[in-house]
Amino acid sequence: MDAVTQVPLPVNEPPQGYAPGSAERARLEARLASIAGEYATLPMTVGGVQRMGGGERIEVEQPHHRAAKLGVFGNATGEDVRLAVDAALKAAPAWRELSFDDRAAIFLRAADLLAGPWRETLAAATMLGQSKTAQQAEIDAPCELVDFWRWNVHFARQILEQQPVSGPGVWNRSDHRPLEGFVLAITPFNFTAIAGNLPTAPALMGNTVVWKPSPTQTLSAWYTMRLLEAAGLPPGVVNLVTGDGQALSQVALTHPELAGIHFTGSTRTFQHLWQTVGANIGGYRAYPRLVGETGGKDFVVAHPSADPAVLRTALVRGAFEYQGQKCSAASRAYVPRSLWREVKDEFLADVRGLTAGDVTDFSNFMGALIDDRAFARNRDAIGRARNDHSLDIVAGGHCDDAIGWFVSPTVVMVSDPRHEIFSTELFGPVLAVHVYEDARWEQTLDQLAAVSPYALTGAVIARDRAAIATATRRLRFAAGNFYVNDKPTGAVVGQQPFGGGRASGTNDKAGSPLNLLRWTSPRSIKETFVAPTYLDNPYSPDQSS
Ligand SMILES: NC(=O)c1ccc[n+]([C@@H]2O[C@H](COP(=O)([O-])OP(=O)(O)OC[C@H]3O[C@@H](n4cnc5c(N)ncnc54)[C@H](O)[C@@H]3O)[C@@H](O)[C@H]2O)c1
Ligand SMILES: N[C@@H](CCC=O)C(=O)O
Repeated sequence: MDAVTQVPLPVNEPPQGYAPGSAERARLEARLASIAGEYATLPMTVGGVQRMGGGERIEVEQPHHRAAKLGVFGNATGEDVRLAVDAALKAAPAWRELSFDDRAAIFLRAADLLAGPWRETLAAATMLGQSKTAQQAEIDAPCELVDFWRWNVHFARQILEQQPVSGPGVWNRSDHRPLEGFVLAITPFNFTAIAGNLPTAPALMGNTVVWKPSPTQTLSAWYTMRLLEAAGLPPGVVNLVTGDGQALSQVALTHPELAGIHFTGSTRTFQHLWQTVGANIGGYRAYPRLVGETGGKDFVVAHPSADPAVLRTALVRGAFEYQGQKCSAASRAYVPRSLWREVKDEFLADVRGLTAGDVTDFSNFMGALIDDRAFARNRDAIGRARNDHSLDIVAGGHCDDAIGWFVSPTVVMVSDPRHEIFSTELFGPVLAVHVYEDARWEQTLDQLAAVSPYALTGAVIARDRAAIATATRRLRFAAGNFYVNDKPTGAVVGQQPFGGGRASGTNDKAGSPLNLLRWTSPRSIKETFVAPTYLDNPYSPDQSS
């Protein structure tokens, strides 16, 4: 079809409330029961064919109920990865020949399926496999993933419409080609939406993909793959490889056809990927595009003029929703002495009142940490804090792995703002608080910007407009997502494009045109209607040199 079409205008998917007695809660509870009662076999998907990874068998557990197993997958071997790369390369010519509208329709259909009949399936898998409460699963998958799919189509269309001007007698065009080769998407455990977006954003732009989700997100990744197939994604466009990534690193990272890496996860893993690509840089057909959104040490800084209730809410929700396992979660706070006196008791009472437990009990505010590694990292940090006489644990500090990987919401008072707790990412429910003298507002801003290598999210809480302006200016490079009088979490696709700088990533803003541009390699086409036929004419004003 030659028509120049308009894509549907995206609207953010509204979250459901799951109030007691609501129809949506009944539907979700039914799906939770059925998924918890199954023991799923979770194969890879290579060229549209499901096959178990050939290596060690790994069980998926419910983090809040370790004894409850949800299914099993196989760690991918080198041979498994080779087959996945071959399948992606084989599918590439037909996929890039398909029109943009045909590709876009598949992802728009996936979005509508997820907003509709698949909603409870992905939400329940995310709750059980990643220990999210119903509210936290709801804003992840369905809502954020639906948003990624709808908004990416809208932004991609805008990119295709960006065309150069043409002088007299000439027609200039931009051909937004996909990259040559395959894109490797390596995704984190904490957001089903991020895991679903990373392979599909390059695919929308015409690329084929090898996708390796986190082992602890395998259940919801497997359902995402089934949903994409139900939406009509052709075999081989996205190839799901299960496991820990060791074989992937050995085979796919050094493959000559590696066209790009779309990564979200820890800074350390991204640096390993980048180093491997750097060491092999002469071995690729083209320079691989490296896009990585990584760790954070996200802050909340309050001015003496701050509204105490706004500060308390930003701290409690920003630090402890999803057990502090959002890359955007507040893990350090700076509060002026005058305000701390006012908010301290109520804030600590709020924190001590937060409930953690099985996420199928809808009254719980939190679930468990994702796995033994996350539990050990946070337990050890709390242990170090307990033995450090310069630190004072004033709430929480309890760790219990008997049933699940539970760490209670913890607040640590720290007098020295240079302490390593202000620069090390723990990725758990541990908030370090520094109380500063009111007169040191500007020094506090400068110090907090310098102490951490990260620059992902941050928030200022203030009523004084000049203070807001000062913080916005002085913290310009301290966060890629900056919030005024709000928590530093909860960016919405299309509204607050997400990503950070410094050690927090390449800041290509997932779910935005900037990100989609990384998956294209534009070709400029110039067509001259009446071409010159002379070799040299000194009086002809020919612009082309
Ligand atoms: N900036 C963002 O947008 C953002 C969003 C979500 C999470 N994060 C970050 O992600 C981290 C938490 O996620 P995680 O624990 O899943 O991160 P991680 O780095 O441990 O794992 C991320 C992915 O990399 C894979 N991986 C690990 N080692 C590998 C290797 N050697 N070769 C190939 N693949 C390998 C993992 O299996 C997983 O799929 C935190 O640091 C958090 O801040 C950042
Ligand atoms: N959209 C989420 C992304 C968090 C990443 O882990 C937020 O802004 O909280």
